[in-house]
Formats: sequence, C-alpha cells, structure tokens
Amino acid sequence: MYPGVCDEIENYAVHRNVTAQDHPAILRPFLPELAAFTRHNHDNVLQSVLRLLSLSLELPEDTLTKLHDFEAAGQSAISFIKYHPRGECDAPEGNNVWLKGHTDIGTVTILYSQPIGGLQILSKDNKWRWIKHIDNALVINVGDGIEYLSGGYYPATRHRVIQPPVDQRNIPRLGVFYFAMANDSVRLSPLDHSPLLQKKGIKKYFEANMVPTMEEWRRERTSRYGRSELKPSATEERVEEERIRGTVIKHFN
Ligand SMILES: O=C(O)CCC(=O)C(=O)O
Ligand SMILES: [Fe+2]
Repeated sequence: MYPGVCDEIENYAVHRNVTAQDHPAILRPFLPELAAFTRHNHDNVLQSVLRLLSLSLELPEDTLTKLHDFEAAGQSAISFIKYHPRGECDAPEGNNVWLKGHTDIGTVTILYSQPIGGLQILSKDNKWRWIKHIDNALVINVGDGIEYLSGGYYPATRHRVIQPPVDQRNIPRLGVFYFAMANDSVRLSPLDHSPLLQKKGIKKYFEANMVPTMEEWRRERTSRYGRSELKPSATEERVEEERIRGTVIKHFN
C-alpha cells in the first residue's frame, strides 16, 4: 500500500474444509454450496492441472496430485476478494496499482475470470499485459510451490491488479479464487527424478538443509508480508527484493 491510497480491498478466505472455521451467520446457509465449490475446485480443476503438470515433467500423473491431498493438513482455500471503486484517495503516486506485482505462495491458483479488468501478468519481455476476460473461463497461475518443485522449469506467474479501464472504474470488482497449496508436510525440493528436468537443468533455490516445507514457506512469507525490509533490486527497475532462506523474492511496483 502507498501513503494516501485507501485500503479498499476486502478479503474473505474459506478453508477448503468449510467447517474448520466459524463463519458469520449470513454465510452459514451457503456452507453446503461452498463445500461443493471447494470440492469442485480441488478434485476437478486442481487435480486435472496437477496431472497435466506431472505428465509434462515426464513423471507419473499422480506425482503432484499425491502432494495435494484434500484430507491432509494444509491450507488450500477459497478466497473472495472485493475491490471497491476508488475516489479521490487513489493517489497518483500510488501508480494506480491496487495489488503490487507478486507471486502466489502456494502451488496453483485458480482465478474465475470476471468482467471487471485489472489483472495483469508480467510477460517474458518484462511488459505488464492485461488478462482478457472470457466468460466461464478460468485463469490458472502457478505459484512459488510449483516453481521450486519444478526446479525453475515453471516460474511462478508474476501478476498484479491495477485500476480497471476508465469505463469500469466505478464498478465493484469481485474476484473468486482457489489458492491451492501442497500438503503442509511437502518439502519444496525439485522433483529431480523427472527425466525432463534432468535434461533441462534444475535451478537451485535453497541450500540442502534450508529447503522449506509448504507450511514453513507459507508461514515465513505471510508473516513477513508488509513488515520485512525490501531492498531495491540492483539490476531491475521498480523491483524490490527480500531474501527468505537465502532465496530472493521479488516485489514489483
Ligand atoms: O484480484 C485478482 O485478480 C488477483 C488477486 C491476487 O493476485 C491475489 O490475491 O493473490
Ligand atoms: Fe496473487
């Protein structure tokens, strides 16, 4: 957040096991529907994506699905994020960036395409590009978890949310997401038995005794959010960096 920019984002996260937390009374009648929705995201969408990723790494198709067990301890969750339209407090120095460029902490994020623009990804040529809305489409991002498990073969998507185009600026933007994480106990070391990764090369992110589990990575990244000291990158403009367990995490302005 920038000085002078109001915090106008609301977020409600629902653990995939919807009864694992208390909910406001207004939401309780919808719990069966939410439970079915998390199951759909986990069993139909996430597991299909994970099977494809496993096969693409020339590994048995259940390699990654086994690491995302619905019943195991872990934090995969639905999130509803509401971005309210902004008034004068959307200060120009805020660069109209509503959510700074980042990578997601988990493995795979499922984003339900919605008509109010704002989402952009950083492409290989270092340009931010809009993600076009398509009715009934899903946007699938990979997060840090897949980057580390694939030894850098699938870099986590760098993405951000900026102010929508002028004709949509007065409309609330409601995002629906499934933020998937591997089981808490999964160590985020590269799947080095992948024949593909053996051919392509495996990037090393952590020293052998420093490789975090999914739970450790989640806790370390979330506890630092907004608190840790970010240093300007020596090589890239508008990029700030922090180090976690010796590996560099980038934040994009
Ligand atoms: O609102 C969006 O479209 C993306 C949100 C996002 O990237 C996040 O919450 O991590
Ligand atoms: Fe994100």
